[in-house]
Amino acid sequence: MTRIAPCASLAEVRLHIDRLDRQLVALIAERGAYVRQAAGFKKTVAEVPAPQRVAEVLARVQAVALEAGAEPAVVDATWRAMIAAFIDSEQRHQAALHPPSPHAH
Ligand SMILES: O=C(O)C(=O)C[C@]1(C(=O)O)C=C[C@@H](O)C=C1
Repeated sequence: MTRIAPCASLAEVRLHIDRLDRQLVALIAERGAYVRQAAGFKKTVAEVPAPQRVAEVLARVQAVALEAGAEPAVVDATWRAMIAAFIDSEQRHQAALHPPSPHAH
């Protein structure tokens, strides 16, 4: 685990939190770019949610949380919320890439 700096004030704690949030947002941007590529491999909006894959990701991040000393409940809640938002974003992206045909009735 990363060595944690003991802080002398709440302001110092918050500087570390702000620094880590910048890194986390950069990682979310990178993850999002790959999620958008996933949309290109799916033919319909209905194909976007992949519950089996979501279950695998949630199980894997629980194992990583244990290794890293992260609180499992925090990691689980964060990943569930993040993947729900990515599914929403991927569905919008998929619909823009492959608009349903006007003749498909
Ligand atoms: O793995 C995929 O198929 C993805 O589109 C990525 C991702 C994810 O954010 O991890 C998003 C949507 C699916 O429900 C499964 C997983």
